[in-house]
Amino acid sequence: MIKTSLHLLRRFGAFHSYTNRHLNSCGSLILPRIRNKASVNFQTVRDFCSDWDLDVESVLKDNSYEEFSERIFRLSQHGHNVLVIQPFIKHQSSWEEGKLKNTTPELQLEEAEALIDTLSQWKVSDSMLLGVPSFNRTYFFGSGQVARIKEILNKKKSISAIFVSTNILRARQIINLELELNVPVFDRYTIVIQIFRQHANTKEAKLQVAMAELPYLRQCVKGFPLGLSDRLASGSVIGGLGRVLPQKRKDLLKDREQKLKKAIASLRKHRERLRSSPKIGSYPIVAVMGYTNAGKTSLIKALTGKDSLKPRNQLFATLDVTKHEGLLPCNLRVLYVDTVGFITNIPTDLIESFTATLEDAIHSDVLIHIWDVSNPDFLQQQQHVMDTLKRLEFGGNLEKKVFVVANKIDRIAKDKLLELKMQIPQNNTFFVSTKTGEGMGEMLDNLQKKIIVATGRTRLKIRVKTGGSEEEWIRKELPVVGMELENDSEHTVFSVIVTKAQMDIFKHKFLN
Ligand SMILES: Nc1nc2c(ncn2[C@@H]2O[C@H](COP(=O)(O)OP(=O)(O)OP(=O)(O)O)[C@@H](O)[C@H]2O)c(=O)[nH]1
Ligand SMILES: [Mg+2]
Repeated sequence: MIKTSLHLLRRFGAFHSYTNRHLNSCGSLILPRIRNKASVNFQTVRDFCSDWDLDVESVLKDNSYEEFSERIFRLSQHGHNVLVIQPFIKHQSSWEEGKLKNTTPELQLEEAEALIDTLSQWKVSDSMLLGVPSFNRTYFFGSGQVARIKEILNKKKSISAIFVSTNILRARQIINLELELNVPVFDRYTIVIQIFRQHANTKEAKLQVAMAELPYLRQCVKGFPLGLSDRLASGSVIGGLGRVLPQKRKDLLKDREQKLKKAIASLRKHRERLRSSPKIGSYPIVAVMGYTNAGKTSLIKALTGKDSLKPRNQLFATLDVTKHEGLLPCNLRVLYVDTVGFITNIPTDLIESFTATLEDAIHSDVLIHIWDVSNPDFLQQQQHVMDTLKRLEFGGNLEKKVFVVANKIDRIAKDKLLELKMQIPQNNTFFVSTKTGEGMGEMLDNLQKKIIVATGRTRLKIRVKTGGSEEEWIRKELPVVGMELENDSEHTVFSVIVTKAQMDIFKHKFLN
């Protein structure tokens, strides 16, 4: 047997050069299904849920904090009828030249409405674009615009809140607007926090959302104008800040931050341990990241067939970073990591609070960046995602790791799709619909190639004695792409995908 294996090694020369040549010359890696699949013994790893045993509820439970934060975030169990305002600077070239170059105020307004629609029991009652020459430090809007808003509120008495779709308003601006308009005023930060609170189900998510709240509260405490302190304490401003004194509020936030940081450090350690466990460490890891609602969960569901994954037409439906096992056409098992989505115009602290769980994605072998090409704003969205990923310590490796999936092609006209395909280089972008399945086969072929190369795996053929211990080992340890019984049935040639470490074990066990 040693002789046959050596013969094989000689015949194919260095494993890597054979494999690379083969992969390059091969249009598709999807080979006919192996004959004897049932007997291939895969390592089965089903449960990737963490058994992190920290009592997060007791870390989070703090009545004074709850009372204080609820006043600031104006959490409402009954929802609101909202006037959505998308502000923009009039006559300013920033929409064309600045960081928002690929979008328009109209598209931003649509997204602002989608944020409100995502909150259960909140409804968009009315919406408007509001162009201003510049943003006012005291009221955010100029007096003319405030008068216009008042007019709308007078006409539509059912409006119970205003959402100003800018990333963050100063405490002073919120207080002044609320005193003028007599309804609570929200910015993107506070709306996203409400969504996070509604969607956080697991203790990991709850903890990270709690962390995401702190920078906002801190800026409220800091920016709190002294002259208003008594009126706020007495609750004459909507919500008010309660009766907690400024120094006490600072201490409250400091204490909470310390507790949360400690818990998050424990979460990080736990995730790190899981990542390096032999159970998970042997899998290629494929992170799926992208703008919120782009189809990350849908893609993973399509690739794994996992029924428990529930894609939803909501922003930030997924807050937990979770792993899901999938099988590539070459029978290699991989873990797909579902992640929290990104969104423009929110302070970076918000998404960065999720880094403890996003580290699983940071340590991935391949990063699928999924775009929703049916969204007219997708260029701006994908740019924003790339900018955020760069900030999230993906470092210099990022461009090499990224594999782009342009999703939802079923929602765009054929000629528009052709136009897009001409505009976007297609060597690293694959157009698909996770809904209809169009383009998924070609995408998966290419994803598989990328995973094999990124994880230092190679594909090769091994000829062994039929039914011998080598065959047994191969079936147990390696993804088998195909196998052929030689005419005399004495030998079988296996096509397998291997890492260098696995090949070394094979050589050690059977060749010497
Ligand atoms: N028409 C169409 N709809 C799709 C496609 N892929 C996903 N969707 C829909 O888009 C919505 C969002 O899908 P998800 O998979 O939840 O998106 P996500 O990126 O995980 O979203 P978040 O977790 O909220 O960030 C759902 O209603 C999906 O059914 C597609 O290819 N075509
Ligand atoms: Mg999702």
